[in-house]
Amino acid sequence: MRYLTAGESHGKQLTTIIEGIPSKLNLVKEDINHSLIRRQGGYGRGRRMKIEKDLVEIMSGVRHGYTLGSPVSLVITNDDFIHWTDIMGEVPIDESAKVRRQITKPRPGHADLNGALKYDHRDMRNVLERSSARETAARVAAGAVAKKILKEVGIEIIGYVKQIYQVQAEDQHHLSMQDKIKRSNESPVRSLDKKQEQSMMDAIDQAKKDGDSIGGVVEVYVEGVPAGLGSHVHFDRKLDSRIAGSVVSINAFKGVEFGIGFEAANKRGSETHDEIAYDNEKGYYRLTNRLGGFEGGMTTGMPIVVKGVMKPIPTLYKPLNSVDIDTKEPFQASIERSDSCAVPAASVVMEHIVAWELANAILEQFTSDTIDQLKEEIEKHRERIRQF
Ligand SMILES: Cc1cc2nc3c(=O)[nH]c(=O)nc-3n(C[C@H](O)[C@H](O)[C@H](O)COP(=O)(O)O)c2cc1C
Ligand SMILES: C=C(O[C@@H]1CC(C(=O)O)=C[C@@H](OP(=O)(O)O)[C@H]1O)C(=O)O
Repeated sequence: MRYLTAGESHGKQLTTIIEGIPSKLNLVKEDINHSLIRRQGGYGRGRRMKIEKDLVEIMSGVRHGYTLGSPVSLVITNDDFIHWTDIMGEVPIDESAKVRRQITKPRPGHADLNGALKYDHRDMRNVLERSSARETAARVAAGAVAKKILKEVGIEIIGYVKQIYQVQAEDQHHLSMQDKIKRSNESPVRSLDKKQEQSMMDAIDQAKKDGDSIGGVVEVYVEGVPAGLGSHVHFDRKLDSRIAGSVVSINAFKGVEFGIGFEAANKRGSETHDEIAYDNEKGYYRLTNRLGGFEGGMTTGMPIVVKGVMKPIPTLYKPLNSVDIDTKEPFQASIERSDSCAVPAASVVMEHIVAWELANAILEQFTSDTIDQLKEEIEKHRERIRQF
């Protein structure tokens, strides 16, 4: 399976084209809209999210509620575009108007300057419109389709917030999957730890009041994954590395951890590795899950636990020093609107990005022209490893 996205933040629409989905997967737009609505929410977002009402239109590849096996194309309209038709329209405008509207002041921490240098854009709007995390709506749409495939084969996935700025949530791995999903969806900051919810919101309020921004840590938890997805035989087939690359591709994500992650540096082998046990009913299993469900680039059959760290949003109300690319004079960047913290929203993005990588690995590994074929193959695989 593969997908492409297209679209600018204030352009007409976002487009996602997915190729390689098995036929006969039940898919209706409500499945995708549910994910899009979740991504839009979360405490700390700016005014833009009040303008947009992300709803998808399925443009091809689905008939009477089922996929055909042909490419599925999805469209999300940008409601804000009507306010930006002259700035973002495709028709040429006169040179003086163009120059007047040029953005020449790069924001530290955003793609503005590097993109301008690389693509030779004197108007940095040509960079920031595409580098905006608006694009993550298109990726969540693809991930929502991936989640449907995972569900068909008994895999459930949820993303939630582990930390906002210096406020850390306690581990809630003991909760059932259904409770994790429920709590994450009910919480304004998408945290499973109710005790820390208010402190997280306070941290966001304080950052906003100070004209500043904050980041945090997101965790994605996956249950029902069979052992043996991915491969040890070649570097680019290691599933943990594919997930890691994909997580860091999310705007503002700067690091990834599986299980205890960086904490392993402080531990001995005996405190790190997950001892192996066997049970007639469930087959091989681990006494702990410190490594977060991966060994040798393959799933162990234990839940996947992966974290991503998001840096603070780069656009600040409090000015940062930068240089105007026309005048070469220093200036202090200041803006009209931005999110102060997008970690809760990003937890939904990361969930869908991990879902995509897992579904993709499954479709690569098992015969899957139709969804029934895939289900049969996975069941055979589960049975084989149970009896191994
Ligand atoms: C859901 C989400 C919302 C974001 N909102 C903003 C925002 O309002 N303002 C901003 O400057 N950056 C925002 N970002 C982060 C920037 O898009 C990101 O920092 C930028 O593209 C540069 O890429 P890099 O940080 O990965 O290097 C957001 C990121 C995510 C995931
Ligand atoms: C539009 C979304 O997020 C945007 C991501 C973003 C950025 O620079 O990444 C900047 C802001 O956009 P604007 O230019 O309208 O102020 C956010 O609102 C979205 O998530 O749908």
